[in-house]
Amino acid sequence: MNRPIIALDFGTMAEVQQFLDKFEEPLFVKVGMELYLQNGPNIIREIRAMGHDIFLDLKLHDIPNTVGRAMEGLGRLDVQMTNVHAQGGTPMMKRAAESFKDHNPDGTLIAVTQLTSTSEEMMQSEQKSSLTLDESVIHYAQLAKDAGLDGVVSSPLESALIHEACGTGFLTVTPGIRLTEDSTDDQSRVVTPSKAHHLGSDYIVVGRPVTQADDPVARYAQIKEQWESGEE
Ligand SMILES: O=C(O)c1cc(=O)[nH]c(=O)n1[C@@H]1O[C@H](COP(=O)(O)O)[C@@H](O)[C@H]1O
Repeated sequence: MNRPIIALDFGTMAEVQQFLDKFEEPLFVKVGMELYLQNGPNIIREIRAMGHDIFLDLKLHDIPNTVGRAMEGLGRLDVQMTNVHAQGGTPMMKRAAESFKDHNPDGTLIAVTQLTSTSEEMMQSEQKSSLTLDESVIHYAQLAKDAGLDGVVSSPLESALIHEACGTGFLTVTPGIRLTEDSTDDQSRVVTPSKAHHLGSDYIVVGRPVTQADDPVARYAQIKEQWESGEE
């Protein structure tokens, strides 16, 4: 079972250091826009030097040439996983995959399908899509697979459908994890760690439930246990 990925949504290295110092084991952490854009690539080197694996989550979405060139830079960083937006299109994803894998052949490149903050109602009214949310996620997952990517980001609610459409080897990396499904924040498609296990997610991504807990180490252990066992 893959370790839960912890989203280090902090603004400074001091906060990251204070958080990571609490843990005795090497973690799989996610560095997103908040941390990377305020601290630059050095943050990656510092976290790698502490022994942690990194998902660099910058969700690139631009014309193919721009994303391809940016991915060359990200490919040179020592990260284990990174991502683009599938909505950037097939030529963009193909260029991203070529550029990233040229420099980091063992790295994992995934594409965001529909953000977990997007509800079906919002997708249909704002994106003017006539598809259901499941259909849209599967559509983008198939495009990402055909473009040569390793997997997608979605809610665990779509993991089984993605595996059915794209094969079990195609990775489902799933945020929107909460200890209870009645949580009311900016996430729309929310699932518990044990339900994500049963829905067949390959990875879960968890931020605030761990980073804002009174005891982050105990909360991480609780989430890891529920994720691995499938029990509440
Ligand atoms: O690509 C992502 O990681 C991502 C995609 C998505 O659809 N939804 C989503 O929440 N994320 C990220 O996953 C993390 C979830 O954090 P929490 O909502 O605090 O658990 C955040 O860092 C988001 O940027």
